[in-house]
Amino acid sequence: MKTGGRLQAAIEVLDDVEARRRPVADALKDWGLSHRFAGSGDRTAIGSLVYDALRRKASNAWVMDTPSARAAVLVTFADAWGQGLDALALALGDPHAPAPLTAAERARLGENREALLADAPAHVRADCPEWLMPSLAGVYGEGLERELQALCDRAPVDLRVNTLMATREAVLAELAGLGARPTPLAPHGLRLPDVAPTARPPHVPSEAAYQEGRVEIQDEGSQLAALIAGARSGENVLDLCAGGGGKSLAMAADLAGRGRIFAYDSDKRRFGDFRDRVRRAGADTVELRAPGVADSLADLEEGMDLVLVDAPCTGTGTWRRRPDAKWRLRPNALDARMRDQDLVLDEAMRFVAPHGRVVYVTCSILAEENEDRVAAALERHPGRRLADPLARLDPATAARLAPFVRTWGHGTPALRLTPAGAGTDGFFVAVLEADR
Ligand SMILES: C[S@@+](CC[C@H](N)C(=O)[O-])C[C@H]1O[C@@H](n2cnc3c(N)ncnc32)[C@H](O)[C@@H]1O
Repeated sequence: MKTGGRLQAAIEVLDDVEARRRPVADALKDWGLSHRFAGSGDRTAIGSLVYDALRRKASNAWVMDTPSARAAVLVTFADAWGQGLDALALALGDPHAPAPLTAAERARLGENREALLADAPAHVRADCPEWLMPSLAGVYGEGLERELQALCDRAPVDLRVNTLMATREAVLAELAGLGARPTPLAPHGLRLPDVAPTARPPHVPSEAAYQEGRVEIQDEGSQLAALIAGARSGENVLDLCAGGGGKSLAMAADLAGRGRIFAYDSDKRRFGDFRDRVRRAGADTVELRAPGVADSLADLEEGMDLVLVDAPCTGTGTWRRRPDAKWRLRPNALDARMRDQDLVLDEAMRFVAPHGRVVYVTCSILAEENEDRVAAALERHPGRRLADPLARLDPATAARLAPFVRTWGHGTPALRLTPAGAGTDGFFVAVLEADR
């Protein structure tokens, strides 16, 4: 396909996402099925255009003076992708391209984006749903716009080296061809370099290091959350919201073959290919427990050294990867997640041993899902208090993370990671230990 055809396809996918309020991934998949002639390069380019257009949906609409999918795609190509007005006008002459530029479009695209946005409301400049602004301002204050801008950027590809099988140095050498570098914060992480907007990112699952279990794809923030949980050899661990098992696998590396990780999820479809990944990673300590007719966790009551609650949440910290979710989020969904979070925290208390710890994690940046849920849990469970989230880390990692520990209320500490501050997805981690 020529560039013009890709631009037209991106407009069609965005229109579909908007009209049917469906996830981008589904709309892209459908488009691919009905356009089998499109190659993988076409699909990547169309997907990138769609995601990048959505990242800055509100400011794009302001700049172009219309919320249309066409306007969003044109400004993304000319401006965010740095291709310019002339290249855009040329591409619009391709076969199957959208209609040529109107005079009004030309005028808007010719203006300075920053100047056009100078009078825009804060939520438009920050590309954030308006209803979330007061809550986020309470968390980030003066730094709010910077935080939200960083959530509009593309996320890097991060890998976690599986220390059951390899060292970071060995995998670094193995993946030198991809330009992998150590992640700045997580001790077992690697980060692939950013690619140009028009380029295809490397396909990690084709690498032997991935197929043979030496690396997993995992955001650095997620790696750090699992590390803070501090699983140690010989411990019994319940990963109560295990989903696809990203954190179970990371904790299995920390157990180094001794102990047990019981990985549970109330929706067993969320396991996906978890069993294959356990096998590939040589993570023999991981045991999947699916919900069944009987209580499949009954034998674990009060026996866990660690219960990890990687709670269901709005995912506001992952907007870099799922910009469509940002615009779909509604207040009733936030309320429902808060109820889920209270429930799952109470559930965790059933399994933790009297001396054990519950580690609460979300990939949300909202206080309602983080500090507020932990404060409410501490009220319901007075035998628990918050512990230093860095206590179980090696001193070098703890020192790197110290700037991200925030205290609130009566000096109670928790870790908050964000793209602007830490270069990771947004994560919140709190450790609830027994109040001795
Ligand atoms: C944030 S995701 C987990 C991601 C996963 N831990 C990882 O690292 O890849 C949250 C998961 O919690 C599950 N969940 C929701 N409510 C639950 C409950 N009451 N008990 C157990 N799991 C629950 C959801 O099905 C979802 O898979």
